[in-house]
Amino acid sequence: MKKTLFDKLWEQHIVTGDEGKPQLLYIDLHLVHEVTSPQAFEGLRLSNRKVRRPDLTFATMDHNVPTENQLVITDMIAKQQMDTLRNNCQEFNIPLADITDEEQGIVHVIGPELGLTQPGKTIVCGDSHTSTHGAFGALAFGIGTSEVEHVLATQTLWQVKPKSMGVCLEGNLPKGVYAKDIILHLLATYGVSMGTGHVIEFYGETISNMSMEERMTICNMAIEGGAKAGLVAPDQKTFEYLKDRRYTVNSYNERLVEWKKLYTDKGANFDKEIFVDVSTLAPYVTWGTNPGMGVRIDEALPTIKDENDERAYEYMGLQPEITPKEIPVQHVFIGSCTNSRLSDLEEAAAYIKGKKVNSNVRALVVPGSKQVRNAAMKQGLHTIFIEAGFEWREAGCSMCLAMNPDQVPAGEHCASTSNRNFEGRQGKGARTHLVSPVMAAAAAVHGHFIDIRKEQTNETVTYA
Ligand SMILES: CC(C)[C@H](C(=O)O)[C@@H](O)C(=O)O
Ligand code: SF4
Repeated sequence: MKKTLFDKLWEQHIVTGDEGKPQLLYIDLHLVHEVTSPQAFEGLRLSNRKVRRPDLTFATMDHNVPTENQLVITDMIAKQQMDTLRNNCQEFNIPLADITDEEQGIVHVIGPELGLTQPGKTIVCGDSHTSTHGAFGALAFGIGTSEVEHVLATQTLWQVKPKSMGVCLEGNLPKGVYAKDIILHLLATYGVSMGTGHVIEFYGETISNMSMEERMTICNMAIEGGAKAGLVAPDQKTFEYLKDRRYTVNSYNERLVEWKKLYTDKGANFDKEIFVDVSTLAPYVTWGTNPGMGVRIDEALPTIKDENDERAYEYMGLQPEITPKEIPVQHVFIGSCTNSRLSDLEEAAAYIKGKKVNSNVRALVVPGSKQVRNAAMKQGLHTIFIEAGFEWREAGCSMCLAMNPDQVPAGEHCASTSNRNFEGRQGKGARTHLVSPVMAAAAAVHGHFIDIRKEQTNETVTYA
């Protein structure tokens, strides 16, 4: 029988159970962060249990880490969550990327970076954007805190097999249009429920041509389309990326043989399929309060169709029919597990070089991990950002969500490279607009959105 990549991943991990009913899956990697793990560890203690496979578990601190100076923690709840994670990791013998460690960063950035994320693995984390790791051909999805406890105790998880969906992307991305715009386009066109109950495999010429970073951006936001997980079949780029990473270096050759078997068979069927030609896409900007409320930069904001639209317009302080260029921007956030990798910072820096942040704008660049930060500084990217007027921060989730000091004040607009624009996401009353890193950088310079396709960017950039 012809099988999809998802079928193969699923079958390889069934411990017990029949199709159509909950099946027990073996979990190959459990990532842990400070926000969704405290009660899970507490549960273990109460039932006198150990962590079954500390060696398949890895923890980091990211959500409430302050990014101005990671060591100055003024929020007592944040401090308590971080201390608790540190103590739990010690007690249960779990490796931890602590704030003083070189490995620290956003969980979905460090997993791939360290080579923990690998094709063929089942990966879970108490975090919805675990879908990011699917870019490597891993079956990766977010779980709730009670499931975190179950995985800690047993290294397994009960799941009913979701359906499969294929998203075929063909064509070359036009200049100024990025992976972020593809996923914002999909959400704007097919809605935030397009993938509900499905695991989405992204494939096609466009995906093959993409870097691992771009694939991660797309899989990261598969969850915003309601999908259980996002997937890309591993290929030569995946294998190259994983070569010489800390957790692959000793077993690379043996694993490679297995990784090469991970693809959707020719003729295998998806339960649902979408085809998109990306060559006609434009940069996207979200105007509303879910990631599907987005428009092309050259399009006007839509008319009000229902109460949701009405409420979104009211919250965002915007009116239908205006263009995204008319939206004033007071904050810019380049960061988050969607777009805080080295290539994201390189692209934004190439645009920013020699320009200045608008006097009405406060702009932050927050690398996704210490490794990204160090690599960027080696290239002198921090100098480009700082000279332009950006704040150059330390690694963490930062302004992606209001769980740390980096917040957007009520009523103000933020051009953000993150993945969610829900009410209050970046602070009470904050107004979030999701965009690509270069669109965010351009908004920082102009104080409003512009069509970056029409502006000359530095073609040949030499970093300081
Ligand atoms: C805090 C955490 C549980 C949450 C998630 O699950 O995604 C956060 O990372 C987010 O992006 O909203
Ligand atoms: S960067 Fe944002 S989306 Fe990603 S894990 Fe952190 S809070 Fe969640």
